[in-house]
Amino acid sequence: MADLNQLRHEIDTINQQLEQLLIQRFNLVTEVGNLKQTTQLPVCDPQREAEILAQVGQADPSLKEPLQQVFKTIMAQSRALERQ
Ligand SMILES: O=C(O)C(=O)C[C@]1(C(=O)O)C=C[C@@H](O)C=C1
Repeated sequence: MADLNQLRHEIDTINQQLEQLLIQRFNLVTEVGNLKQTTQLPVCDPQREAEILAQVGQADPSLKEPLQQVFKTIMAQSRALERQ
């Protein structure tokens, strides 16, 4: 069995990868927000969010619930960024 330090090292590596991906996503969302402001589209698009949530969890259905919670939080933060 891997020891605690080894497991935490792997978690730290994944945290760094997640952070980089989230930065990329938030940057794209900011662009979407600017586009929506110019074209006077509403920030919130419930249909798009439902489509994203329907995809989430397909790779591992046993983790669907926690994955959906994470993505709901990501999209809520994305909406907040778009409104800044
Ligand atoms: O795709 C959009 O229209 C976005 O604004 C991005 C995003 C997202 O985070 O994926 C955020 C807010 C919308 O409600 C839908 C999706």
